[in-house]
Amino acid sequence: MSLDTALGHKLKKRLKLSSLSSNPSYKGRSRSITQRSDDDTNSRKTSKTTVSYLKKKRVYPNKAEHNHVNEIPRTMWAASKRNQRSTSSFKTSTDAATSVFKTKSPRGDDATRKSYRKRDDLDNNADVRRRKSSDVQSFKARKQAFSEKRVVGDGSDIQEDKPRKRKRIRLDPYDTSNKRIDDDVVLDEGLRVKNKKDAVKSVEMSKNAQFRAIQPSHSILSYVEENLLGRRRLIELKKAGYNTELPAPLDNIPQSTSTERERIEESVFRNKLEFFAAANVSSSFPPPDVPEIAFAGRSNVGKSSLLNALTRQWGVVRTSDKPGLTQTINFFGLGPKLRLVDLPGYSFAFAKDEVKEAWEDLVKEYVSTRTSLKRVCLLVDTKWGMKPRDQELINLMERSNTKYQIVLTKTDVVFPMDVARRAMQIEEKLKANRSIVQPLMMVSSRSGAGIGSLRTALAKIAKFAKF
Ligand SMILES: Nc1nc2c(ncn2[C@@H]2O[C@H](COP(=O)(O)OP(=O)(O)OP(=O)(O)O)[C@@H](O)[C@H]2O)c(=O)[nH]1
Ligand SMILES: [Mg+2]
Repeated sequence: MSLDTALGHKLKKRLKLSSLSSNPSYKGRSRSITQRSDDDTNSRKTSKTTVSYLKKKRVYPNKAEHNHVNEIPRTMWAASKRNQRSTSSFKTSTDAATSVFKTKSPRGDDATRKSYRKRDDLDNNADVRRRKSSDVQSFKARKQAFSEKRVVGDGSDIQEDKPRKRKRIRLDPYDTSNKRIDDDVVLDEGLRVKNKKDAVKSVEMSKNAQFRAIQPSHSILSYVEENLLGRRRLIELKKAGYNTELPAPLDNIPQSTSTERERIEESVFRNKLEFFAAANVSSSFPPPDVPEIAFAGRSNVGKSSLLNALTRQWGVVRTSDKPGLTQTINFFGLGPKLRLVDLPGYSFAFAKDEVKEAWEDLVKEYVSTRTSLKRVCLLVDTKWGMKPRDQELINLMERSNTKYQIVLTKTDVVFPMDVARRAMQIEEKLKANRSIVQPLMMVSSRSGAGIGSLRTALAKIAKFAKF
């Protein structure tokens, strides 16, 4: 047999088989086989299905006990289930449509699937909207029915919709144990407190506004600018020729690299600053035989720092950012002709109230009775201005004819305009005072601004003091 004929024979065989499987008559033949096998229960030459069926029959020999489903051959039962499932999946029209879209997409690519999904989403949204509108309509209808019921309905309906009667609680105005009355009182107090707070806030606000409205005089403004007072940028100081590497650079001559105190213009301040005595009671004050300049002010205002800055001897007087470091009256000798006195600060100090009161009493006693005291430098923080305690001390000094001079400190913290405003504000406030020494001084121990001017003003005391 040639190769062609063998191949042709094989092909023919395959075609015959396929035609047999697709031929309904062939199917019928197979069915007839199974039927025959059903009928012929004793035959051993039956198909596999028939065998299993026979086995089942043996388990349940009594036909009356037989379940109806068990009588159906397994293959047929499975097929029927499959049919059921397939029909149930086409229950709704939308499902059917989607399935059609899925199976019969004209292009079958991603884009089409996406567009179909979009269409589905739109449909869903429309459904939601329809449902919502129907909900709204039903709510409106219910509302209308309810109102009609109340107006037109019979008596029973009206009774049903009547608002419940509120229980009236009689309040006894004289019974203070009544909780509701107590509540009212608390509420009123709370309101009052809130109003008070608001009022205080508005006063604070107006104070701030008042400060902003101050128009400093031309002389003060020019003094602030000439002495580079106020917050300045380093580049500005460098451009002006100051060496910003030095401590308190503005207290140096421009272009200078020297930190020597020998360069200080006032000879008295070139002397070495030496600790002389400390006193926490008036009995331990040193004898009043040398003119004294005292530095007073609130805690943390910068008294001790100013002493160091004036003498350019950093670290002789201890300073701290914690208020209340200086707790005694400290006397420092500056040559034979002058003493600088560092007073403990008042107000904001981390100390017990009774201790603070003792310091204040000591300061007051020193300021009002010390015969050798030639000047009190009352230091005021430029940012915060004068406080009631400062005013108290001023009043005391006025009463005891003690000469005092206001010194604004930490000017480097605020803008130049605010330095000028604060100076103007305090000058205006103390214009009528008799013991005050003009002019008001403005300094910064950090930048060194205004220190030279204060030195000049204080050096005159040592020069002209009569003893
Ligand atoms: N920015 C700035 N800070 C300053 C200036 N002077 C002092 N300080 C700082 O302020 C803080 C308090 O300074 P002190 O000199 O200890 O103040 P005091 O008034 O002696 O304080 P008490 O001894 O507590 O009364 C320190 O941290 C200083 O560095 C200043 O001119 N500018
Ligand atoms: Mg101090």
